[in-house]
Amino acid sequence: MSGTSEGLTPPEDAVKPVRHPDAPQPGELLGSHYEHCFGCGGAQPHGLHLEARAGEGVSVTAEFTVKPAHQGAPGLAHGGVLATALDETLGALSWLLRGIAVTGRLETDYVRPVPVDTVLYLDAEVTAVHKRKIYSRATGRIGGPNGPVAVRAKGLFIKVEVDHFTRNGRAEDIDAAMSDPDTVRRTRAFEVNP
Ligand SMILES: CCCCCCCC/C=C\CCCCCCCC(=O)SCCNC(=O)CCNC(=O)[C@H](O)C(C)(C)COP(=O)(O)OP(=O)(O)OC[C@H]1O[C@@H](n2cnc3c(N)ncnc32)[C@H](O)[C@@H]1OP(=O)(O)O
Repeated sequence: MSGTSEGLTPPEDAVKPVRHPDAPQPGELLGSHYEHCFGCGGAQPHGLHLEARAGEGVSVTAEFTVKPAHQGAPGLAHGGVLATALDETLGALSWLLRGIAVTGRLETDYVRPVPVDTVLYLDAEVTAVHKRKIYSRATGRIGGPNGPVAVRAKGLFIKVEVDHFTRNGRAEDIDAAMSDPDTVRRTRAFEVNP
């Protein structure tokens, strides 16, 4: 069973998403936006270490290998971890639009159990944009990029300014990210138009 709850259907006057002219090329690895991100950061020992690549249009693909630390039931991925993988993949679409957005709503369908050691092959695209609202969908497959669907999600992301993070984040983490001597990393963590 699957469906779409209120808030995930674009209004009539929503527009098609536009790929930013400076978006990464199709196939380009996007890299982590923040090393401590639970979804994609390299500095999170139990994080998902999800790797996303730019696709055509406003789309991305990503891979995530389920590790023993990601279990819910014995030998199976935790549903919240799978939702994180979908959320992170949808979040990576920001690189194609080159604007910052946060998840407002995320609806997940769990279609098949996902065992530990499985590679989850994800793809996501923006389907519509209405003012600050970005409508998107993602699919996670197992056994290969064209394998059976295990999870699906619809997302509503909301565009925000960089002060969303500086006003709301824990001060010590904001300070640490701001004072990172690696300018590329610093910019990635806080860019207004990544
Ligand atoms: C994460 C670090 C990123 C660093 C940046 C580096 C660059 C990034 C590059 C690439 C990788 C990115 C990877 C990210 C990781 C995955 C994403 C996450 O997990 S993000 C964390 C979870 N999400 C939150 O913590 C949001 C918490 N919520 C809020 O802060 C607010 O509620 C917010 C900003 C979402 C909206 O608040 P308002 O006051 O600014 O705006 P209002 O007026 O309430 O909403 C605007 C429109 O959106 C609709 N809306 C808002 N929330 C909705 C909802 N839940 N359902 C339906 N509609 C909703 C409203 O009805 C309104 O629509 P109408 O303009 O009137 O048509």
